[in-house]
Amino acid sequence: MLHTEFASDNTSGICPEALNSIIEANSGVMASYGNDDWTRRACDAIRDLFETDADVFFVFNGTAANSLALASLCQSYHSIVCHKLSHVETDECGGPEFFSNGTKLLLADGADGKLDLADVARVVAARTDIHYPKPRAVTITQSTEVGTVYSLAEVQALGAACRDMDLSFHMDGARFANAVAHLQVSPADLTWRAGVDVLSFGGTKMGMPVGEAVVFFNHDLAQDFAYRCKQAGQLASKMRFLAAPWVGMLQNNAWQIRAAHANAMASRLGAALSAMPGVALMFPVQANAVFATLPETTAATLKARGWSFYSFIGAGGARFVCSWATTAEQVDALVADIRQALP
Ligand SMILES: Cc1ncc(COP(=O)(O)O)c(C=O)c1O
Ligand SMILES: C[C@H](O)[C@H](N)C(=O)O
Repeated sequence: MLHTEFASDNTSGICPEALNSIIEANSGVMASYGNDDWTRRACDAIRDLFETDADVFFVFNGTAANSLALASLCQSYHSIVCHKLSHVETDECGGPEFFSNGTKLLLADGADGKLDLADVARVVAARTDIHYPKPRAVTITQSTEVGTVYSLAEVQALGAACRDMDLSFHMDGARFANAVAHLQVSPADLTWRAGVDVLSFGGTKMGMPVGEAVVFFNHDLAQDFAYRCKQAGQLASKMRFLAAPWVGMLQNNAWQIRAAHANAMASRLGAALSAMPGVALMFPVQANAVFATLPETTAATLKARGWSFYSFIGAGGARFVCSWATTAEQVDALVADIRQALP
């Protein structure tokens, strides 16, 4: 059956390395609520990956990871600066505001879905009076909602600015694996060494069935986070099955092999689309997503033929997302159908 699914990396199955670990963890009885050996191993694997003694917590999805991480940075009278296209603003149904008891998201801009340093400073300085929620944190998405990647220097500059403005720095890393695969830099350099205080480390999109890790590089901010997870219904009783895939994905560098493949499929698709008349790439293809403007009739024809892709993300256009499971043949079949559907 033709694979027509390019809506999201969330539609892929479980990659073998994650599944094999779950099967291996499924033996006998084990302590619950994270007191098992698999959770310990997964936390240690993440600490080894980031080369630092981070506090690690596992939650069920990215909205919880982002909302609870941001809530741990702010009081209800604070505000958080984010990009106007950020997931926390557009696709978390008010989760960050809810779980922080009212922290306000302040929208800033920047090209290619990336926060512009000057615009962050503008937003932070715009209001300093008592009547306005005090800026307390900045959040960026790496890789971004539009398939771009902050360079190491850009993250470092934002980290330095946060330090200078006494702001905490959060990274929505739902697709952090894809950003590392693109940049080929160390996870430590791209996070805590650049000033990131807490990372929502995406597992679901990299090939796990479910699960994200919240990685605190700033121990003070992790205080009582376990209670925040429990109260939000994010403490898994059978934690070993949330943790085991991390062991499988982080060993033998599977997380990067799989992410690099997804990125390569997106690059393959982007290269083909950029050569098509009437089709234009909206953003550089740097991770595993391609955003393109298509002739209206083309998009409708593709949907009618069963192709699945979103048109509501970011700045519009058609979003095609490749995952660890996407094959070159599937990309080429999509390209052929797009070409055939052009006016
Ligand atoms: C940039 C980004 N952040 C976070 C998430 C997490 O969302 P969810 O709650 O659907 O796992 C997603 C989508 O899955 C996303 O695309
Ligand atoms: C948009 C949706 O929430 C999901 N984060 C995705 O990228 O497919």
